[in-house]
Amino acid sequence: MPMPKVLVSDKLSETAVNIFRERGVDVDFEPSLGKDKEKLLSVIGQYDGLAVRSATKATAAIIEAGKNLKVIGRAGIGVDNIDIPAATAAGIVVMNTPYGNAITTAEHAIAMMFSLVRSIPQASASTHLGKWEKSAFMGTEVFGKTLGVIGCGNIGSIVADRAVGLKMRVIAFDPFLTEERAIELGVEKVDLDTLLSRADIVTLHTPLTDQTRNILSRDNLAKLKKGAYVVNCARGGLVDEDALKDLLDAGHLSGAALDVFATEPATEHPLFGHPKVIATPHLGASTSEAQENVAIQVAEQMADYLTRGAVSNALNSPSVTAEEAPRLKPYIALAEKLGLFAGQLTRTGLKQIEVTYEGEVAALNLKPLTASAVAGVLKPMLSEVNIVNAPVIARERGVTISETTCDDAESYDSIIRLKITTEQQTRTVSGTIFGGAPRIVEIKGVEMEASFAPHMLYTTNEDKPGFIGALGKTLGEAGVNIATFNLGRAGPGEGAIALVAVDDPISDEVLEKVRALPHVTQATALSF
Ligand SMILES: NC(=O)c1ccc[n+]([C@@H]2O[C@H](COP(=O)([O-])OP(=O)(O)OC[C@H]3O[C@@H](n4cnc5c(N)ncnc54)[C@H](O)[C@@H]3O)[C@@H](O)[C@H]2O)c1
Ligand SMILES: O=C(O)[C@H](O)COP(=O)(O)O
Repeated sequence: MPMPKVLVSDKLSETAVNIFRERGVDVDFEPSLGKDKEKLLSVIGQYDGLAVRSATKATAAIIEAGKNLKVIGRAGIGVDNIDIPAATAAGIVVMNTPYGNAITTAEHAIAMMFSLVRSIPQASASTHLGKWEKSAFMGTEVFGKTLGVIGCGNIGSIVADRAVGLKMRVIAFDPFLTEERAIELGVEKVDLDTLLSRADIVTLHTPLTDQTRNILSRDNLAKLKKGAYVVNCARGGLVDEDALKDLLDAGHLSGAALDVFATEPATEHPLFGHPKVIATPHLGASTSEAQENVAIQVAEQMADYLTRGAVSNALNSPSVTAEEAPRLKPYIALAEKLGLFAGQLTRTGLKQIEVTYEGEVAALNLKPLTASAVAGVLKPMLSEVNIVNAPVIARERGVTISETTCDDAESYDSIIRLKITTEQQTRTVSGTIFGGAPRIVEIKGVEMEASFAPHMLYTTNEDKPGFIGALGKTLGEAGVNIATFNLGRAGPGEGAIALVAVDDPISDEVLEKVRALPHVTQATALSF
């Protein structure tokens, strides 16, 4: 297998380069390439992986040009610079490093809060000018004040913890914060309006989503207490910047500290130069400790995925550890082949995919196996389906997916059973791993033993004498070489099936001849 190759297109710590190389991944370190859209578009096709921070915009166009891309790694948290639906559709795993810069960013938010309430940047600039304006910078104590935390996840909860240490009252709005966690953090869980009416200082720590965009809208900013402060070290689109300016100018708000802006890089902004605003250029994660953490983590994760199939911290794919990956590999192949078998026979609207895991396989990480089975089922019907996007596509199309386990697999160590329900029928197919390779053990309730081959003919017929000879003769006369011939039947004289591995694809003409044979009820050419 050729060595996978990664492009680092943002300013990551160079430690990442060593880690990629140590783990068997070739790497091009081009920390300013991310800002050059055209150049990135022209080179991205050469790479299996792209490692970014926030400067590179991994747009749908970049993803489309990245024909070999398998993974995009974000050395940091926010992935709003990556088109995840486009990556998912292309089967590209998107991973981030959720904790590596959380402490650093929380510390920045606390630093911004102090800078704001004590006018430290303004006082520093004035002092440097030799003004000694001691009375111009009267500050506010944070002790006993109420900090309103919007979004109490990794960073928000560290900010809350530090603020509790500063003897502030902390209230938090986060629909996903449990009462138990709030108690553990020493914060009071409140709704948004309560937070806005009670907070002396508001600090934002949510991702930018359709729900959080403009969460500090003009109306909500106006609901803040007179004299309140706003700190934003999360994402620019969370605050209505025009409304913020108006409320600062009107004297309703005392100040704002902004590390992030709706448009970045922000080189011009209506709030720049405002006496009540302090600003930093998206520095939240910029400490050597955090940058070392995220660079190491992203390089390890991406290398492990490219060389061992391990998936961690992915936003669009189930996790697989490096230890699990080799154990899962044959079952992922089996699940996909069972799916392909069922998918190639599906003629009417798909309603349900049920996967049952019996025996040893039931103890494995099943999410990637089910995703693989679903991808197999959908592949014959849709062109752009893969293990990453298959569950999403199935859900979008209203197909129900279920997963069942059973400790016992009867005469096998492990069996995966796939049941497909369409508008008109239900079909089952089961398989196992034998000698490391996938094998079919049941079709439509009929036991059989067959390996998968690239080209196969599947027939169902009435169990009557002469059928096998007639089929062999038809294929022989058409010059089709039979590799293996597997038969099964429900019982004497009942429905029978044949699964024939052949050396070349079966043509439509041959298929018609097979369908015309006596007792044949169905014939399909399959490929795996
Ligand atoms: N300034 C920087 O350099 C910098 C550095 C790191 C992270 N960030 C940003 O900080 C933010 C928080 O990161 P994190 O690691 O804490 O993320 P996280 O996912 O751990 O936490 C986000 C929290 O927001 C909550 N949330 C989601 N929707 C919400 C809503 N509608 N209302 C209220 N709460 C909601 C979630 O429940 C979650 O608890 C992200 O936007 C991230 O991109 C910025
Ligand atoms: O989401 C993040 O991790 C931060 O916004 C940091 O962004 P940066 O890596 O571009 O500094």
